[in-house]
Amino acid sequence: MSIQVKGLAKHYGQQKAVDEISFEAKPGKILGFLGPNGAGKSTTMKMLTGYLKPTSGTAKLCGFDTQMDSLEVRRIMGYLPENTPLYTDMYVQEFLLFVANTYQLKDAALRVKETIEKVGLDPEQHKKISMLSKGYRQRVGLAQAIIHQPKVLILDEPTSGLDPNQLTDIRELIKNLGKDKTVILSTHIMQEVEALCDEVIIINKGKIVANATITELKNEHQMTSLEDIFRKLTS
Ligand SMILES: Nc1ncnc2c1ncn2[C@@H]1O[C@H](COP(=O)(O)OP(=O)(O)OP(=O)(O)O)[C@@H](O)[C@H]1O
Repeated sequence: MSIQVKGLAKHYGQQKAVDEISFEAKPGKILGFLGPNGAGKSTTMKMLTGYLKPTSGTAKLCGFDTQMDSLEVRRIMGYLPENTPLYTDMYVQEFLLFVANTYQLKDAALRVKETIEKVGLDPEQHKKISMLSKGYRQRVGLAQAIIHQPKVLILDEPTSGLDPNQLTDIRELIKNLGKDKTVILSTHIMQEVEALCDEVIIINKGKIVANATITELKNEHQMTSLEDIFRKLTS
């Protein structure tokens, strides 16, 4: 298993933002992480990356504990946060070279070039990040998440705000990345889940209310629409 989560919880004062969740994810699969606003998706993802300390429980990526082995975790994991914080005063190439160097990658310049091609940033690569459209900024965010060829990819709403053309391109890219990595992605778009995800976790008020393949969910609830299942489980 490349993601192993056991009894993971995060409390903010009295509020249980994430309430003792456990799940696993396998390599070569894309896991959809769904839930209504405020359900605890981003909080869980931040704990998976090691950026946020859990109140209790553990999360391991490829056997490395996100709190105890944070350096190893950062090396094997790529993360696209919800509102990708980017150094907007930097140029695209300059920023990606900076990221490549922080990972001490051999052939950093070559990795930058290959990653720019992979995420389709070629036409915008000479621009400053502040000049880019939302979709292209999102591509820079994805580029920084994959430049070090991580085994585990954590994507928080990777396609939010993209136009239909960009959406198709980025989904295709994520699908390809999912072939040899473990990808966990959060989204509110059920179509996206159907198009991309092998398995789905639905979280509501900090607790997991479903963890299954899409087919299993549809069979179990005798419903063909994932939206209907989502509403049934979360309202
Ligand atoms: N730093 C914080 N301090 C206090 N409460 C917080 C903090 N961060 C998150 N929360 C609360 O924890 C709960 C879960 O938030 P989280 O951002 O994980 O939800 P989400 O499922 O990602 O939502 P969305 O779909 O709207 O992005 C929310 O009620 C939120 O207000």
